[in-house]
Amino acid sequence: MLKYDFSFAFKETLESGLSFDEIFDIGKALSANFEKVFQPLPGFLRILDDDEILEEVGALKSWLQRFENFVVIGIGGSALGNQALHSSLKPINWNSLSNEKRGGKARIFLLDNVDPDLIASVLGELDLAHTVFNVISKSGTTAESMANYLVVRGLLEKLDLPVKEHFIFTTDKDNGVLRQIADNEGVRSLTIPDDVGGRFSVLTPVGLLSAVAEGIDIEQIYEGARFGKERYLRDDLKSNPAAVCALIHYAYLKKGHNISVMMPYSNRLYTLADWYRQLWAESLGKKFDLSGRIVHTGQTPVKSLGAIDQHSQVQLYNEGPKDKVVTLVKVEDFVNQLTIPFIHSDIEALSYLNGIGVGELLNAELRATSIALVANGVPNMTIIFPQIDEVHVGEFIISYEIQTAIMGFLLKVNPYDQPGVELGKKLTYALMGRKGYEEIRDRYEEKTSWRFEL
Ligand SMILES: O=P(O)(O)OC[C@H]1O[C@](O)(CO)[C@@H](O)[C@@H]1O
Repeated sequence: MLKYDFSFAFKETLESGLSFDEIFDIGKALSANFEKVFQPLPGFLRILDDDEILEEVGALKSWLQRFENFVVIGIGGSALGNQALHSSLKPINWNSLSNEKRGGKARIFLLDNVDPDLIASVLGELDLAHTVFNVISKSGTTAESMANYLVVRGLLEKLDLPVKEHFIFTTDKDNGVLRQIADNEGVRSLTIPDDVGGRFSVLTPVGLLSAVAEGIDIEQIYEGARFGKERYLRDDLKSNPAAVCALIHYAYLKKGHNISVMMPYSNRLYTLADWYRQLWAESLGKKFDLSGRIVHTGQTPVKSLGAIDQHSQVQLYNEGPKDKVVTLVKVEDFVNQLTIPFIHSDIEALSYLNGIGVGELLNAELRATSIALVANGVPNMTIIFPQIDEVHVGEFIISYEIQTAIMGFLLKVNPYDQPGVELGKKLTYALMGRKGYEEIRDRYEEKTSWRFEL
C-alpha cells in the first residue's frame, strides 16, 4: 500500500499554509457529490471490473515470445504509460541484457517522435526479422504514429519480411486508418475501449501488451489498481489520499500555486512523472468550464528528478515565485542495496558517508529537500513506495487517474477531452498539404505572415 505524508502541506508546518479544516470545507461540495464524480463509472475504472483485458492480452504471450524486440509506435497517451511501466518495472539495463539473461523476453523500444535521428538510432539497433512493432493509436490517424508506421513498413517490405507478421495494432474498434488496414489486410489487432481516453489507457491493451512482452506481471498491476479503486473511491475524504491530494492542489491553485511539481527520488519512477504530466495537463488545462464560461484554468505539471534537480531546479522552487506545490516520491526499499565502502578514513569530510547505504543517502536528501521547501514556505507532500513493484505501480496509476477526475470536478471542467490540441493537429495537416485542410491553412496564413527572423 502506498503511504502519504501530507504534513508539509498544512499550516501546522507552513506559515501561510492551509488548515486541515479549510481544505475539508472546500471539500464539502466534493463530499456531497463524490459518487456523482464517478457516475457513470469512467472507463478507466470500469475496465478493472473483470478480467477481459488481462485475458485478451495474456493470450498473446506465447506469440510474443517469438520476438527478441518489441517496438511501441505511438505518442502521448499511446506511449507514455508504456514507457512508465517499462522504466519502473524492469531493471535499468534491461535492453542491454542478452536474450538468454532476459529469459527470452523482449527488449522494449519506443518510436514516439518523428525525429529522424531517433528513428535511425532505434531501427539501426534491431534485427527486424526478430522484431514486432505495436502501432498504438486510439484515433488511428495521429500524424507521428502513422509516419513511423509507414517508415517501418517500408523497411520491412524492402527486406522482404512478411509485413503482417511483424505488426500488431492497438486502436479503436471501428474508426481510423489503423482499423481499416487491420481489417483489409488481416493484421493482428487489439481494441482500445470506447470509454477510455488515451491518457487514461495505460491499463488497457495500450500499456499492457508491451508490459507482457517484457515479462511484467500485468495481473499484479491490476491487483494494485483494483486495491486503489477501493481505497481512492472512499467518500470519507479524510481516509482517501487521492482526494486529499486533489484538495491540496486545488486549494493552493486558488492561492496562485499554478505549478505542480512531481519529483521522484528514483530514476526508475521518473517516467511516471512524464505520464503524470500528460494526465494533469491535458485533463485540466482548459479554456472553458462546464457551463461554457471562459476560465483558462489548469495547473502546469513539471517533472523533476531527485537528487539531480536539487542541483538544478530546487533553487527556484525554494526561492523563486511562490507558485508551486511539490510532490516528492520516495522509495523505502530499493531492489539493490548498495553500501558505500569505508575509504579515506583519514578524511573527516567524507566520514558521514562511510558504510551507509546509497539509498539511505538518497532518502536523506529527499527529507532534506522537503524540510528546506517547507522552511521556504513551499507546500509539499511525499508519496512513499514501500518498494517498486507491479502492485504499487498499479495503485499509483489508478490513484492519479482518480485524482485527476476529482480535480476536474473541483475545477468544473471536463477532464476527458482535449480540444486545445486539435488546432495544432489540423494545421500540421494543412502545412503538409493534406486534402481537405486548405481552408484552415488559408485562414491562418494571413495571421502568420508577419516575420521577425534573425
Ligand atoms: O492515440 P492517438 O489517437 O494516436 O493520440 C495520441 C495522443 O494525441 C492526443 O490526442 C493529443 O496530444 C492525446 O490526447 C493522445 O494521447
